[in-house]
Amino acid sequence: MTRHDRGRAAARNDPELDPDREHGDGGAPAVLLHGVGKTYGGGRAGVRALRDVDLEVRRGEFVVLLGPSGSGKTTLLNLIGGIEPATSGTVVAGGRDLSGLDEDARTAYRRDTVGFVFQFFNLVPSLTALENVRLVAELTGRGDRERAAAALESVGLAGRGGHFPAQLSGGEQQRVAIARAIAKDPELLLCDEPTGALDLETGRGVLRVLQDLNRRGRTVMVVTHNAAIAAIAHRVVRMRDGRVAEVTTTAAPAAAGEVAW
Ligand SMILES: Nc1ncnc2c1ncn2[C@@H]1O[C@H](COP(=O)(O)OP(=O)(O)OP(=O)(O)O)[C@@H](O)[C@H]1O
Repeated sequence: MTRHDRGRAAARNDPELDPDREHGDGGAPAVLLHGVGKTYGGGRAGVRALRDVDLEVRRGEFVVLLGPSGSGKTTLLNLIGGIEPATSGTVVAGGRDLSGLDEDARTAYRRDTVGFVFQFFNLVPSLTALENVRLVAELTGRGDRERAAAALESVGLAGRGGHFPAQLSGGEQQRVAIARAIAKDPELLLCDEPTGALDLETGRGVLRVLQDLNRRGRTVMVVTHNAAIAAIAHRVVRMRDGRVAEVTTTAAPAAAGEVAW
């Protein structure tokens, strides 16, 4: 082994330093869905939100899910996030077969492995930015102040920790929500319309944060109606009528700052 090879091998242990690391590390996938179906309700009134979905997401990938309203995007994200169970098929995420987990185990999976970011930031209005970030970190048992402060800093909001949500812009509130999601350092970040309520400039700021996290090795899945966001993804999954209609790979994903809508 040459010195160069040894350097690479050492770097490989640190995802931030690995010169060869691209999206996907060739190991176990971050997410694996096989024959997944989801039906809400029963009988003739039942709604089949997902039908026979197969999908593999590699660790470190940035995946964007597009599709018309009602095509099943949010349902897919909820199944992967352990928010609700599949009706049929298997969902493996974070090395666990979620289909086999009871409610308590699914809660533990959500708490330990997944970060969620939603369109409406879901911040507690009576708590400051820092307290909002700490709240979730505390629930996960990783509630130290430094960790919360570091998460706020990583989204460019160091110094705003003492502000209440009403004192922050929409983009800043969304970045607090992302800080809250990443304070527990989740393997998998699931985002549902994270820029939906934001204008172009603030939306780009949020995408930059997501892309940055992804470049540091986190797996990111973003559900959106905004086809422009697909430019920054490694892969784009298009849903139609509860099925995966098309999966495309982007040869050279764009930088978040280049995206326009
Ligand atoms: N809790 C629920 N109870 C009953 N039906 C539901 C429920 N959640 C979703 N659905 C139905 O499942 C289908 C897929 O919904 P889903 O929210 O996953 O679609 P979507 O692609 O995310 O849509 P949108 O882009 O409008 O958010 C829709 O027909 C929806 O009405």
